[in-house]
Amino acid sequence: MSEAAIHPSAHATALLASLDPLLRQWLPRQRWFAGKGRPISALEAVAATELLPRSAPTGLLHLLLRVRQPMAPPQGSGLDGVIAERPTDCYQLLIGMRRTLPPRLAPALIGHVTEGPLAGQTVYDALLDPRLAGLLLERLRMPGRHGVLRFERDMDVEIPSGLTARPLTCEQSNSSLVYGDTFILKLFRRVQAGLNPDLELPLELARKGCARVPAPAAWFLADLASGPATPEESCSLGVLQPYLAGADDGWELALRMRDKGDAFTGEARALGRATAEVHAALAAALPTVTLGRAQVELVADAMAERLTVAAQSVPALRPYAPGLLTAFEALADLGGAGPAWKAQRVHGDLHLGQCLRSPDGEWSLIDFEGEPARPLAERRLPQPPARDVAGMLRSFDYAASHGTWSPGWAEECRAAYCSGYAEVAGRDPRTDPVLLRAHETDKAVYEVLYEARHRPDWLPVPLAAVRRLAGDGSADEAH
Ligand SMILES: Nc1ncnc2c1ncn2[C@@H]1O[C@H](COP(=O)(O)OP(=O)(O)O)[C@@H](O)[C@H]1O
Ligand SMILES: O=P(O)(O)O[C@H]1O[C@H](CO)[C@@H](O[C@H]2O[C@H](CO)[C@@H](O)[C@H](O)[C@H]2O)[C@H](O)[C@H]1O
Repeated sequence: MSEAAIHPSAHATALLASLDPLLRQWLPRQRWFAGKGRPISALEAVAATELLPRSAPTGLLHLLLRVRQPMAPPQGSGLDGVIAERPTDCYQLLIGMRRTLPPRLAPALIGHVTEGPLAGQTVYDALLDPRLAGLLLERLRMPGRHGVLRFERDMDVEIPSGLTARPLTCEQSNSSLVYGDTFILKLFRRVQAGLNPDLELPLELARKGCARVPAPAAWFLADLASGPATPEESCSLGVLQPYLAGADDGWELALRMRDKGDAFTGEARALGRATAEVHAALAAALPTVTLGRAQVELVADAMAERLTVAAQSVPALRPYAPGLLTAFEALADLGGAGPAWKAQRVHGDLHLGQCLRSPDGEWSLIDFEGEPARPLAERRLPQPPARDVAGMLRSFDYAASHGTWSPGWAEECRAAYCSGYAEVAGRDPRTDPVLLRAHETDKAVYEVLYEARHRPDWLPVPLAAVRRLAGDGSADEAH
């Protein structure tokens, strides 16, 4: 979010000052807070919108706030004792306000405000209050503006009023509310200026008639520039989509079938077909580019750079870095144009958990946000479709690593997935092994970093793949 263009009102600044000490305690405890483990040096208001006034018995405050956190310099950088500041993150918060909190809302408590304009209010996480979650749905049903917030919807989709809201309790990077098993509203937590691909791509796919992705029914954004906002200056905040009730998550389903000894190859093939259908629709909806030698080299350089950064953070990766680098060098050496070098918009973080199988057996893809840690502009660049294919291949490897390591299971699923993909795309991803290996390597490196940060117990899974991809034959025994 460009800081220069944003001038928070005095009102927003005063409201945040009132909440500041409470939010400093509460934010680091939230699953979606990216800056865990580092102190907060400052909270700054970006915008504050009272969707329900605090004078009402129950108020609802929409808050966008910037979090400043110091960052220790990398070990061995020679900068010991120098405290740099990590790039600031901007978060979306929905805060309920009441004089007293009923016991049923106790788990939502943020705290009691003692000073400033909100003094005397008890503030809490509004998403856990069905009344306030319901109000948000009402707001989405009515297009229009409210302060900096802009609500939009597809008027051809009926959104009934009064649907009962419940928060989704699964592990997720954002926060979602399910309304009456009919719609799901995803509220982006860490927000950046520009169109979020998780809104942009489902809208484009719906425009192309692609039924593999739930079509946005309503969405809302913040216009933070002082003048008329261009799409690049607006900030996507949330998207309401049909809820696929009773759908199976691909990860859970794969593990279940594997544990029962049932083949997953039929599903893997269907997933390959679904991925290729989505790729075809994205290529038809949005610009594609043919990558020349220089651009392929840039792609390979970026992969090598990500490897360097990951190896700095995760020492266990370092011995394999030279072997992994050969995958990126081979990519750069290939250069040249050909069908494999078409770049287009892709999912960006495709894995089994992003695939839902409806009770009728059809697969849908969700969560087009891309890898959350990357800048939005980078996530919206055209990329080789091999990126998504590699993501799914890695996911079969993850599922095969769960419990007893079954390399044969992963191999069968990988082959079935690629065959399914080829049935629709007309080209088997395995026809381009250098491209695929580079993307699988890049993904495995990302996963090493992801697991080291979020789930250290899972680190051996991508590390085993790293050993294999780096050409260390002992990898399979290491599982
Ligand atoms: N349209 C949908 N229908 C049913 N369940 C959904 C739908 N969209 C998301 N979900 C569920 O919500 C979970 C979180 O959604 P996701 O978009 O992956 O959020 P996040 O990016 O915050 O991790 C998914 O794993 C899935 O179980
Ligand atoms: O679903 P998110 O957008 O939050 O994606 C992140 O978390 C995923 C884990 O939940 C992570 O996926 C990795 O673990 C999966 C098994 O849990 C596995 O199927 C994937 O292949 C593996 O990459 C994803 O990388 C991360 O961005």
